[in-house]
Amino acid sequence: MSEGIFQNTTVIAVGSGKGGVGKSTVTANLAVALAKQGLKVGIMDADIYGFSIPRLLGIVGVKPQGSEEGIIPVEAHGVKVVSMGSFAENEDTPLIWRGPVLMKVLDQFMQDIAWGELDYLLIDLPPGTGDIPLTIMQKIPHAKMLLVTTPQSSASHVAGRVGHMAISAKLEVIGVVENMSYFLCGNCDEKHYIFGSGETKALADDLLTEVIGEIPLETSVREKSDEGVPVALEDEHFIGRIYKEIAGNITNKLK
Ligand SMILES: Nc1ncnc2c1ncn2[C@@H]1O[C@H](COP(=O)(O)OP(=O)(O)OP(=O)(O)O)[C@@H](O)[C@H]1O
Repeated sequence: MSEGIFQNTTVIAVGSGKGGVGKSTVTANLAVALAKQGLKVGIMDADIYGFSIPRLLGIVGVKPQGSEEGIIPVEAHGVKVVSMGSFAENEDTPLIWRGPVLMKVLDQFMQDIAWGELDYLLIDLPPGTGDIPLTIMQKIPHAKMLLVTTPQSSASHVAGRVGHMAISAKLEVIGVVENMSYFLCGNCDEKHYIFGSGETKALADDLLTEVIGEIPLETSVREKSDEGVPVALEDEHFIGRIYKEIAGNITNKLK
């Protein structure tokens, strides 16, 4: 493992219990928001079977180049990215690999990449408590854990298992981001908590951490993601401001 880079880098593993709660969207937007603060930021997309970071950052089909120092990450919106998606033949071809091959790929992501100097490395974990999150927690014990959940108890309870797994591995859980928190109605300007409320706070309390941000359910988040242009790039967009605040909360907390 290239020890140097991990020693001088704040590593944040972004995890969730269930798929589809917006973990990759939060990872991509948070990385962009941190890079906008002038920080050197990388994303390791460890969701090896279910990678989506290349699409979210508009780099589908962009192949990383080799160098004497190792593979050079693809750069997107000021963020260095390594994803299985950049090596796959085709975005839609499924990767049918068993555990040992998966672990080899993960090792290569940690050893053979010329990350250069990084202030923050965000790791987009696959959902749940499988082999990959466990291996990363064991191999990068100074990593911090950031959980993403939606407000439903079905999501927060499973996220709780990932949080407890991190705690068992002695990782600090720096916070919980509640995604799709509420819907802002254009007609009445009121917040509608369509998926309920209170569960994320209970989850954070249980993990002795805090709710570090609440991101509404908002069409433009999905649209911008599909275009490969994260909404966090836009300071004037209200979601961009929320991500700026979350990035600020995190950097303050980890000073
Ligand atoms: N706040 C939001 N408002 C509207 N749509 C959102 C929001 N957050 C995420 N989405 C959309 O929800 C879908 C799932 O998001 P995403 O792929 O980030 O989830 P995930 O938790 O990483 O899933 P998986 O782990 O299964 O890959 C995407 O289409 C994304 O654009």
